[in-house]
Amino acid sequence: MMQLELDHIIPEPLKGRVGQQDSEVWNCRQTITPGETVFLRAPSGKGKSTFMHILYGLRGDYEGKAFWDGKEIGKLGDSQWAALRSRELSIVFQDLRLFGDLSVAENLEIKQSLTHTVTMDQARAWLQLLGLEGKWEQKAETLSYGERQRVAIVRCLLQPFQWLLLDEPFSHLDDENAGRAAKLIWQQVQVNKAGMLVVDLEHNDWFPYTRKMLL
Ligand SMILES: Nc1ncnc2c1ncn2[C@@H]1O[C@H](COP(=O)(O)OP(=O)(O)OP(=O)(O)O)[C@@H](O)[C@H]1O
Repeated sequence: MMQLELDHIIPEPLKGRVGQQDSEVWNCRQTITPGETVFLRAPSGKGKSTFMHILYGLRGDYEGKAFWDGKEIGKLGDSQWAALRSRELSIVFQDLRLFGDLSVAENLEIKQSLTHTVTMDQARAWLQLLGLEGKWEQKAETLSYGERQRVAIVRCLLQPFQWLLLDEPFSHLDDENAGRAAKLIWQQVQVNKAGMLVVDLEHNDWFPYTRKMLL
């Protein structure tokens, strides 16, 4: 099971600013154990997305060290990242990163075809559960942001994972839709016996968090 360890990481852009704040992430030692459900409150500009991108291996401009499962994140190679991202780590980016010129179905198929963890029928049923029946063939770029957010949520569930990384996942959803999405996500977190790291601007209680931290 994958443990996350942080050893005094400070992103380059935040250098100088870290230290004046009481962060429980930056420039700290932290161990986040498998299966934890961690909420990270991060006021705008404190490096919420930067943190998610570091954990997902998209940026290496930081001091200190972080480890997935004892392996230093900054030293993992492309094939190790590919394996991690297809089996261990799944993510909803703040900017979602759907393929705008592809349909909803195609966006989901790309993920589904990598691991065949769930069937496309299942993916479609989840999309319907989140109120997007009728959007299957529509190009992602023509959806509202809240609709795209729900597509990105379904997409993150179409692979196995030990950790789910969610960056403001419900920012454009009303409470009813956020509630439905949270229920679906939580079910699949339990199916996968996974942990979650949820970052958001303000506290929320969408999930039964085991720990709340400040970025
Ligand atoms: N590549 C970069 N070059 C320079 N500055 C950067 C870079 N990436 C991030 N920053 C700065 O680091 C800070 C944190 O950025 P980040 O995108 O992580 O913010 P955030 O906490 O996710 O904020 P928001 O909630 O507003 O999206 C910001 O001040 C941003 O301008």
